Amino acid sequence: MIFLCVCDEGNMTAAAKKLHIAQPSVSQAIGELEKYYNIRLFERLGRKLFITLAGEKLLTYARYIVNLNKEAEAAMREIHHNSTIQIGASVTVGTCMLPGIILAFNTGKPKVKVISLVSNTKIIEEMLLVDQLDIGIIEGKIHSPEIVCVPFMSDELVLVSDTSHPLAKKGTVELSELNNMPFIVREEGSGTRELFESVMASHGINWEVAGVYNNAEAIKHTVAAGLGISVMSRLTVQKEVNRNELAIVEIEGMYFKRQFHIVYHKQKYITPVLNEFIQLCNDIKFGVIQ
Ligand SMILES: O=S([O-])[O-]
Repeated sequence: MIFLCVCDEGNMTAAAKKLHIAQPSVSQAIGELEKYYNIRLFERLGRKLFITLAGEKLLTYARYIVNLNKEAEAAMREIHHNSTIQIGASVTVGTCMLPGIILAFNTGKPKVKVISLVSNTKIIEEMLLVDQLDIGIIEGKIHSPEIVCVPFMSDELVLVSDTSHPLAKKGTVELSELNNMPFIVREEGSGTRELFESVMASHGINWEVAGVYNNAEAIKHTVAAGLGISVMSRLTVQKEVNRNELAIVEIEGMYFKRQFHIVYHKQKYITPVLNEFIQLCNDIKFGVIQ
């Protein structure tokens, strides 16, 4: 900058004035540059400065570097308003909440591109660890200490059956009635599956696998067809229950409570856009946005 300013102003005193520094500091800086390149950049004839051929050459590079720097600054500033955010959600969150969250987030941000992915908790965790996702909202447990988990909303799983199932007719069942029942379950790696298995095991209930599906829609159709029962998020089945296509069966003394979490790598750089997304999730959590 000092070299450029001396070239533009034509002398060191004017450059010092423009840069608000002392004139000896300007001559020292130019002297150091000449020492560094081991060549004269200016001839000092009388009280006048004349740029040398070497000085001209350096000036070309200096202007190029300064312009490149300005371009880089502008491009980096633009990124904050014109960026891509990659969001992963586990199946319940992805099915029931993510579309609304993305819609709310997109409002007023035409230059921010959101790419979303719905999969099970384990896969979301793996993708966060290798930076294939910026952030996730998940329903299962995170196992890596590298991932930060911020509580989001709470949820519960409920037992569902088809409406003419003997359990549905009873409305409430005892734990022992579930023994050896055929269940349609989510795949390994799913938070829903993990919670289901651990609660069933903690009550000593055996169950049989009637089907393993990686999405809630397929499970609901299979249960409605009477091919098994399942334990799923209340959020996922509420519509079908209201339409009398599925029944929720209460289980005495057994609860499947859980918490959704916002998750990201602990070393992830939280860009302003990412921060806005986290803020939006907080607003949803605290009911500021319904
Ligand atoms: O999609 S889940 O249940 O992690």
